Amino acid sequence: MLDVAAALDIVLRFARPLKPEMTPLTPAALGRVLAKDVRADLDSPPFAKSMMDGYAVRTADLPSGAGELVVVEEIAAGAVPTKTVGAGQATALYTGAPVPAGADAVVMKERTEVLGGGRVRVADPAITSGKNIVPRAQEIRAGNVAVPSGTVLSPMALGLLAGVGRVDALTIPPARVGVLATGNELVEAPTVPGPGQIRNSNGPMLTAQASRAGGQPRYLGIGRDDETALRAVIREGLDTTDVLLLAGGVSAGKFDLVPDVLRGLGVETHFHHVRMKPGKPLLFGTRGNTLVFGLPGNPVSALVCFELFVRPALLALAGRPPAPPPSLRLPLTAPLATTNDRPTYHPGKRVESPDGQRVQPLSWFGSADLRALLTADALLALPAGEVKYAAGHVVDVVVL
Ligand SMILES: Nc1nc2c(c(=O)[nH]1)N[C@H]1C(S)=C(S)[C@@H](COP(=O)(O)OP(=O)(O)OC[C@H]3O[C@@H](n4cnc5c(N)ncnc54)[C@H](O)[C@@H]3O)O[C@H]1N2
Ligand code: MOO
Repeated sequence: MLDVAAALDIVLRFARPLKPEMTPLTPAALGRVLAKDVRADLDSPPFAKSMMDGYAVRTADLPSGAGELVVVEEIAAGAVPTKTVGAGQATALYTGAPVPAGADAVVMKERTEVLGGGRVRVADPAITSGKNIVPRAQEIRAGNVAVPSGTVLSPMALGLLAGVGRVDALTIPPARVGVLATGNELVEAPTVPGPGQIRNSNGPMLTAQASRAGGQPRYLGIGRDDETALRAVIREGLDTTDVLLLAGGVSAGKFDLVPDVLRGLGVETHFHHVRMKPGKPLLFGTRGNTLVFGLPGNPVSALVCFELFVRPALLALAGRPPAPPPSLRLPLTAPLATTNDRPTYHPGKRVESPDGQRVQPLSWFGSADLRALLTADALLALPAGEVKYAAGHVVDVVVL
């Protein structure tokens, strides 16, 4: 049976970035990956500009930073200087205003005193050529790459893109994720379950996980354990999504129809079963560019398989570098003793302590016990066999 790392390698081999599309650069674009370099259309700043309210001066006129100058002009931000600053002269100007020709420094207002007759006294021993001036093109030169392909759109990136004149850009769209719960025993939340029935947790949970991982979820309802009905709804999912998530019906039972129905619809299975707990029956296949995950029906198994395999796949489809889920090595807050026949992902909660972050193992009854994960934000990766760790023992932790 495959181990988790080998299985994830296979998934990531098939998770290629989706086709880029032109995207308006609104907050809705946050988190998308830019698919093509964006170059600056102009120098930024487009002119040498003052960083202070004060006076543009020639440092040659101010030995030891002191001297009296004649003010020849006043320039507000948005205005353009018309006069060159000559020997013994200064221009009054404001933050953001273009620095006039001839001047090589700006003295801030607080280091000056206005005299009568259009004169100003300057006293700034620290003045040096270039002081308080942003040179033209200091931030970026016209034609150079302002925001490279592969950048994850952040508020900073959106600001910079606007600064180079862009209102749209080529980005990779979020994956369309179909979610289909399967099982004759399932009823939706508003229904009181009859004998032998249970409510469908996986549908809402997986659509929410898909959304949180940057996907665009579409809930396809509950597929019943009937080949014809299941085939129709799975076919629809395959035709309309980039990633199809099925939950339930993938293990060894007579009514676990998913693997055969998928095969019948032309899905190539790349693996079925992974050496892990929970989540052993996980199935992964593809049809064309669509990735198909047959997740085990137990809610914690479905949740863990999503975090370990589907989330990395969604991120890779969205143009992020292929990578396993984020992990940390953290000391335990309390002793932990279990015995597992497979490598096990045990729910935990990260807590701050005076010595840094630690992880608290949560009390948990197994793959059907979703309640135990209500406060979980970590999965402790435990090896197969007997585990007997003292408090403080450092464990690998997958961040949820
Ligand atoms: N003979 C074997 N039996 C089982 C094996 C095995 O290897 N040999 N594997 C076990 C493991 S491990 C798991 S996990 C489960 C997974 O089974 P399926 O993926 O086929 O899932 P179901 O049988 O349909 O459901 C399992 C369990 O989860 C409940 N469930 C299903 N869907 C939902 C939902 N949407 N919301 C809430 N709960 C759901 C379902 O009622 C079952 O109790 O198989 C073991 N068996
Ligand atoms: O692997 Mo199953 O997912 O133990 O519960």
